[in-house]
Amino acid sequence: MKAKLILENGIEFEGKAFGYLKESVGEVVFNTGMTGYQEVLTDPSYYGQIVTMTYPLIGNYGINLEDGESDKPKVRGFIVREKCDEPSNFRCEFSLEDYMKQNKITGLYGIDTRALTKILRDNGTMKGIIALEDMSKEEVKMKLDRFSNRGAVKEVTTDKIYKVNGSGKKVAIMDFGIKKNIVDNFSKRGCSVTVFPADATAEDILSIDPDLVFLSNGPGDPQDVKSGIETVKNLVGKKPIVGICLGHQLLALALGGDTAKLKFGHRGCNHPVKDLVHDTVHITSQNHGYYVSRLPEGMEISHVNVNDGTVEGMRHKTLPMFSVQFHPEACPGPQDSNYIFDEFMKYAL
Ligand SMILES: NC(=O)CC[C@H](N)C(=O)O
Repeated sequence: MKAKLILENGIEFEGKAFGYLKESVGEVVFNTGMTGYQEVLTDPSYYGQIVTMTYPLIGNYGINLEDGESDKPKVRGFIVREKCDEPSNFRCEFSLEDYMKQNKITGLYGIDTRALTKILRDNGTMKGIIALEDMSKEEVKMKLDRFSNRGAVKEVTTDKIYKVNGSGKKVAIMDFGIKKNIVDNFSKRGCSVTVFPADATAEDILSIDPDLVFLSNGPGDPQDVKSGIETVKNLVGKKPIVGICLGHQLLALALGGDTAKLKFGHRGCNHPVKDLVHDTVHITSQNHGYYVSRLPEGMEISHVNVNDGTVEGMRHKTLPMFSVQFHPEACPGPQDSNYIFDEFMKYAL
């Protein structure tokens, strides 16, 4: 079935629909990973986004039952150059297309994803529609104007508190759209983990007397997550706080720093980051559209992006607080930066 992607700036790409056949509106972003499409589809930080993969053939090893980063795919749409209908892998349970159909994810294939990526890179991230039928310019504008990703965190956070028992340090996680592998990394280190919904208050969190508070990744603009920022403010100085990605941005905002939007974001598995504390460089997995544009007072830069010089990590000079913008759980991606979880554990009481 014919379908097209219509971008906010009027450019159109005609290809074919796959997966679930329904019109879809979202923010169009590109990911440069060669593998890891299952983790991309299920990463809650992509909620509200139509993801286009720069690697030209996607789906080769299918989808399995273990590698999802959450219970189901969270992307708004998925665009590939070529989809593989005959996946081959001993862990494969479904083809990419069947999985997308079952989970109602709209796909578009057969377009020049490199040309699309160049447009996003030159003009910046923009909204778009995967359309299954022709529509007027006015209709496109109306649909794009109506789209907003404001309440994204509410859509992906847990609705109730849950625990993953362990015999070690007590970690309170604020779930803004957490990836399963982050919880697993704390569990692997023996932690007793309690996961709280995004709107938990500081009192809720302090009631379990945690040794460490962790602020998770999540979708959307950090400045929209008002209650999260408020809770973090009320935890500062009371408990050690660490965070990843959205969690890092929220920590910066809670302490009086600022965030801004990157032109086209960092999404992929090969982003070089320099650790200024250990004087090492790591290849990291990343997925973010915003960054910390002004460091809060008292914080110093611990990590920096080698490609564009943006802040990739910060730590407080006197208080136990440390956070990173990249993804040390590395799913998908290289495991160079997994040591960050050991660094986090050093902050636990
Ligand atoms: N992975 C994340 O936590 C992303 C954080 C935020 N939504 C951003 O795009 O910058």
